[in-house]
Amino acid sequence: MENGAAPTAPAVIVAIDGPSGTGKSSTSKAVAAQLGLSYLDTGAQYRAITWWMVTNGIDTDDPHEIAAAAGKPEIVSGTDPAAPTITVDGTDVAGPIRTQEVTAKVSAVSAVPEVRTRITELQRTIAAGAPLGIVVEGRDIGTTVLPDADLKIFLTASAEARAARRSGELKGADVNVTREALIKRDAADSSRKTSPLAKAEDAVEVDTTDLTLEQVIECVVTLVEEKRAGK
Ligand SMILES: Nc1ncnc2c1ncn2[C@@H]1O[C@H](COP(=O)(O)OP(=O)(O)O)[C@@H](O)[C@H]1O
Ligand SMILES: Nc1ccn([C@@H]2O[C@H](COP(=O)(O)OP(=O)(O)O)[C@@H](O)[C@H]2O)c(=O)n1
Repeated sequence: MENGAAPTAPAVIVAIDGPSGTGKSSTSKAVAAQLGLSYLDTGAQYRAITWWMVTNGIDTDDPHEIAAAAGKPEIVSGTDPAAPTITVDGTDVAGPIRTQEVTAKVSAVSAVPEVRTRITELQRTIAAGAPLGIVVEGRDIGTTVLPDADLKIFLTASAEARAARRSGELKGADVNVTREALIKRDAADSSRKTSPLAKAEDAVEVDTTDLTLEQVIECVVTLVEEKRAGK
């Protein structure tokens, strides 16, 4: 190095996909924080556009109406893993995007090709602009959004474990109702035509059913470090 500065590692792109409750958000945030990378929650972006549709009286059972409105909201994601943010037209929607109503409607909205094209473009721009690299979590990151990612992880867990984790978060929620809602959403996300929830051929699958969150984080950090070391 001419000026004696330490060489910087090239930006690393990590894609983490999987169904609901497998630990994508918790793992991705922690891995990004530990490795000094940016973090992007793509589910929050689909929830944000769904929130906008609901708030603006768009019929979420009508794909044509959704498609016609898909370009209207401006969605901005903050990518600091210690404090991720999401705004729509300047309004902080971190809370409202987690309501049961948005959760029930997000699969229908995110299945519309015009919605996916718009959000995918946004995701690629954010990933390309992350100075040291980024951990991006979702459903189609390894298959469609960032097919050239340096590392692809596909998280799984039993429906029982996932429902127990989710109902632990939603205070007072019946675990059986949560389990059924989760299975229904997975089925819709996996069966849609455009960019369904799927494991990329070259993704490493990690079953988190019997692992603690700390074990999953350690596993992914090790895989990133091995990639960086060229192993
Ligand atoms: N391996 C694990 N063991 C136990 N609980 C976990 C594990 N991974 C995540 N959790 C918990 O499960 C819940 C859902 O995790 P989250 O990261 O939001 O999943 P996803 O983003 O895949 O929907 C959170 O409360 C989280 O703390
Ligand atoms: N890359 C992505 C991420 C999320 N989504 C959609 O957005 C929804 C919400 O994603 P999420 O990650 O917030 O869901 P949770 O697993 O956190 O409940 C999913 O059920 C999908 O319908 C998608 O289609 N593609």
